Amino acid sequence: MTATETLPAVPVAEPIPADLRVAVLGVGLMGADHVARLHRRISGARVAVVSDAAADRAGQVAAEVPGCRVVPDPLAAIADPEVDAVVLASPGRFHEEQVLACIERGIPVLCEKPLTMEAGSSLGIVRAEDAYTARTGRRLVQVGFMRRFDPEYAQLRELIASGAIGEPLVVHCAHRNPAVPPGVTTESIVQDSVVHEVDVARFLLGEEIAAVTVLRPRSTRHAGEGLSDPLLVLLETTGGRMVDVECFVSTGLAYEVRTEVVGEDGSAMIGLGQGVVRQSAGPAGAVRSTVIAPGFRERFALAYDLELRRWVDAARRGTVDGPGAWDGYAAQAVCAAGVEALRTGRRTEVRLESREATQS
Ligand SMILES: NC(=O)c1ccc[n+]([C@@H]2O[C@H](COP(=O)([O-])OP(=O)(O)OC[C@H]3O[C@@H](n4cnc5c(N)ncnc54)[C@H](O)[C@@H]3O)[C@@H](O)[C@H]2O)c1
Ligand SMILES: O[C@H]1[C@H](O)[C@@H](O)[C@H](O)[C@@H](O)[C@H]1O
Repeated sequence: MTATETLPAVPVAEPIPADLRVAVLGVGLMGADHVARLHRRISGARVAVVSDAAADRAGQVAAEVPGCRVVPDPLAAIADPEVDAVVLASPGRFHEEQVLACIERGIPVLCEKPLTMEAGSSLGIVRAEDAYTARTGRRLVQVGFMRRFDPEYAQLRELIASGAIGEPLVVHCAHRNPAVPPGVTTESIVQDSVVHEVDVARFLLGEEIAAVTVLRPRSTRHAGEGLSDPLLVLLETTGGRMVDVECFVSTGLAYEVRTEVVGEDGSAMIGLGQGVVRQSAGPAGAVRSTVIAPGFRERFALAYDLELRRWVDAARRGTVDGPGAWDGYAAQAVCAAGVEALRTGRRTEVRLESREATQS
């Protein structure tokens, strides 16, 4: 089992559709952005259907895209014969049923994170997709871990792989949001926000996470009632490397996502708006200031574009070219341990099935 599985290219069994007809389910903040991207910036696909629990919202978004229909029932949208592929940006609690319906119909799905709300249901998706793959040779599920498509993260991974900073030992992460919507809980900070660092750690280091510890520093006065914010999360990998994450979701400032990898022979950092910054001796006392993005839509705009473009291209070839169901499951298993660690205050081991066992 590897943390970043390379999915096999599979032969194209059916003709490639001239334009992939996409249904976008859930057209709130992320879904509406995905519709706009597919409509304006991504070739080879068109938004044929949108579906949302809020009918007026679906109507407004569909009105922006010529030829786009509203299908109010999300499962009917997935079953629609004029839909070739699905983007899921509905709330996480609906992902399990909707992803399983896509697998059942044998159509590609890009599912926003989290894959599902619990590790067990994510594992169910891994198994359902494996069964489909055993019959057809095709993969269907991609999970919206868009940071993997961000040029800075991609370069950082290449730098590590090149050996330029030696064996990576420790990773320091900061994940700061200016604010979060009402209803966010301390557990959901782990499941909804820290989940990105969990995937980044697996992506950069190529190892699974073995154990999680969560500490609660003094909370900001801006935190909502009962919310522990910030959190400090320590992830230990199977190879003995450690990743610390400061996750602070109500800073009141801007969107800051930084990752620094410390290796045996040097260190490198991203998230400063300057590409990959390697440590070097510079002029003493030099102070450089950078502008930080107001939110994730701005910081990761290019990553979302590349994510969708690669998904469309791969779906038209009958394959998946990005984080898959296993990555979604592995991240959920770590978050489940994180939520337990939060509750008990103790270091908690991650319970992860072996990849080989799930395939047998
Ligand atoms: N990758 C990222 O950086 C990123 C950023 C934000 C959100 N997300 C993820 O995207 C998803 C959506 O988040 P959002 O911020 O856009 O939320 P949102 O609340 O803005 O939008 C969700 C939409 O789904 C609709 N909806 C409710 N029930 C539905 C159902 N059963 N089927 C279809 N639609 C339904 C709601 O009416 C709403 O319009 C979540 O999974 C979230 O974690 C990812
Ligand atoms: O749902 C959002 C989204 O995933 C963002 O990328 C992340 O920065 C936020 O913390 C989270 O709440």
